[in-house]
Amino acid sequence: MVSLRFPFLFSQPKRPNDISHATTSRSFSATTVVACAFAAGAAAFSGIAVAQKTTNPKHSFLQNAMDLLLPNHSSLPWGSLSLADTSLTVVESKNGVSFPSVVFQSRRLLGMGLRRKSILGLKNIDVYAFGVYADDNEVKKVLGEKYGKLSISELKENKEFKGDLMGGDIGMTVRLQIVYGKLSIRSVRSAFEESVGSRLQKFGGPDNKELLQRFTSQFKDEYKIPRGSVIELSKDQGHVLRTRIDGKEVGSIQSKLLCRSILDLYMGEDPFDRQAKEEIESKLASFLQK
Ligand SMILES: CCCCCCCCCCCC(=O)O
Repeated sequence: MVSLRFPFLFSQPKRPNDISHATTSRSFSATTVVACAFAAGAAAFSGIAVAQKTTNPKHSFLQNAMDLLLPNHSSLPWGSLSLADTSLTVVESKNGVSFPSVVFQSRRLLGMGLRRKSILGLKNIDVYAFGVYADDNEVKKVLGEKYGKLSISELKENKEFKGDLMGGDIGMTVRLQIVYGKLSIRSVRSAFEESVGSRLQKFGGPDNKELLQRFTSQFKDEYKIPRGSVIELSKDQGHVLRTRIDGKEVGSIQSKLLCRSILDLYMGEDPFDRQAKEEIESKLASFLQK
């Protein structure tokens, strides 16, 4: 269950790297002010104070109000919406982390999840919350012809579609927001070594040590990763994986295999968060319905 966040009370401080955040802000500011006023009034009137994360969000009265006032909002995953006066963010339900609804001008939030990791097999810690983004126009351009006639449920059963989503030349971003407070850059490197390494092996065989090393060596000792840090892994045109830490680009590598391996962690057969993967797939399939 997630709480419905009302304007001004719960918006998070803006991070300087949220370029896209600011872009979103501009385009939504006028409507969000109206929507917030309407939504607050509607909730008070109807006694609805809490919105539950549901697969059919249209059951919510507030959601209906949002449908009227922000016609495009249904493209957002229904965590909880924080409609601050200057930005539109979505709150990840398990850890309360805010994600911008759009990054890099055109990449829309598909779904959010949580990465848990066990330490020495003793206890599980929440390491980071993540959001996965894609450019809906690129999804349509690359996959529309092949899959445009299939329904969402057909697409969700279609393995080839999933492979094409991860392997196609479609702009996507995975945004990791660190929630664990004691993370060293060494542990980030070794976690990537393990997770990305296993995927490189799965899709590309054993001869990809150098590629893995190029990727992990981007996370240099000098970088600090306190709680709240943001690591962005963006797949740009031509299968270029661009890595940013708190908005600063730390490297880029052109490799279809590496891009595919990164996406597989969040959308593949054995994802870190299965519920997030479902959300992501549904949203991607919905892009092809229009
Ligand atoms: C103490 C646990 C340290 C885990 C650090 C994970 C940091 C980012 C790694 C991203 C890839 C992954 O989740 O495996």
